Amino acid sequence: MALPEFKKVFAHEVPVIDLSVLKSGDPAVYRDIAHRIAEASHTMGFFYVVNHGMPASRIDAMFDVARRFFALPLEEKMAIRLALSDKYRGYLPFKMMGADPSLKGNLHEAFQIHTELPPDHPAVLAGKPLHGANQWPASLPELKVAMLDYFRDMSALSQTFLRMFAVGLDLPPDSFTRYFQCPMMQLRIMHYPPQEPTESGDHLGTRPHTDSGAFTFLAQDEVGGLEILSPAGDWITVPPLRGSFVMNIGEMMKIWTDGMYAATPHRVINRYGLERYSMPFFATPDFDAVITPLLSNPDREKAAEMPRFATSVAGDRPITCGEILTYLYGRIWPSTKVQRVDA
Ligand SMILES: O=C(O)CCC(=O)C(=O)O
Ligand SMILES: [Fe+2]
Repeated sequence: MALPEFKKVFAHEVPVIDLSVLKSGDPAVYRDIAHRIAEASHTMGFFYVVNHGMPASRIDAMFDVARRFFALPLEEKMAIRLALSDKYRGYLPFKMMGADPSLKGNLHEAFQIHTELPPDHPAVLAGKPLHGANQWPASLPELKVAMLDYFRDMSALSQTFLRMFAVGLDLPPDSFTRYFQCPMMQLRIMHYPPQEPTESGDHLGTRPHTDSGAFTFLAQDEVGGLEILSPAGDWITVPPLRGSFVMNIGEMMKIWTDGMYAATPHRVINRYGLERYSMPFFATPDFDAVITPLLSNPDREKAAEMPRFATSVAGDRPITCGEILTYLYGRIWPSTKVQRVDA
């Protein structure tokens, strides 16, 4: 019995996009960066971004408050658990399952928020699924302040990237931003205890999956544990690079680009003997956005060869973001209706 095989790589084997050059304001430089992002999104579906404008000290401060949250007594975390919310917001305990019995429980605990909407927001008044307020821990008010600030700034950075993703495909710059008017953005903080090499590998920190939204910005601490399925078919590490975001393409961007951008499978195995913390921000469009190809990929068959996971979306008919999310969230996460802990 052993954990699954993997291949250790150096940080530079995953493309690094440095945004500091955008300060010049030169349109040619902007187009060049957009095309490099497009290239990385096409070949790997994963890349690091550095000098993105979010100071490393702010990311460190987020990890600090995240550690304090996970160190709270279990009863306090359970008082705001996902199973009390019909909007998939709150605390997710270890190995907690949704409705899909074929999945294995993950060896992480998490806390997650979506866009915070007041009770008098039109979408909330209309009873629109997944729209509303977040749950917050009573004894750690700093968490709410820090996460909402970070959420706002990451939403702004997402707009910058939406435009670059469009320009990189030679599409009009607002081709994606128009789907992000009241978007279903999500921010999670996650905690992964270390795993022994002799474990069976039945349960992993995060089981193999693809992300469902448009794209993800991941901040990871210095421990490591993220692994991605390389184009050559190896599970390779994505080592921590302080102050960077690891960015990856999700299912919705894959559909928009007709598979031109790769929604690359990834997983987390904390093989490193220390507690690991990470913080993904999922840039996800409006609930009613129809997700359908905006261009035609000449290499569509190749894109279809990637292995499929519970999170894969067929993309063979027009489907809304809300349909994708409600179907997926119901299978992977507990709700007021379904609560189950894996053995
Ligand atoms: O914790 C990580 O590094 C990645 C988490 C992840 O892939 C996810 O939540 O979708
Ligand atoms: Fe992911």
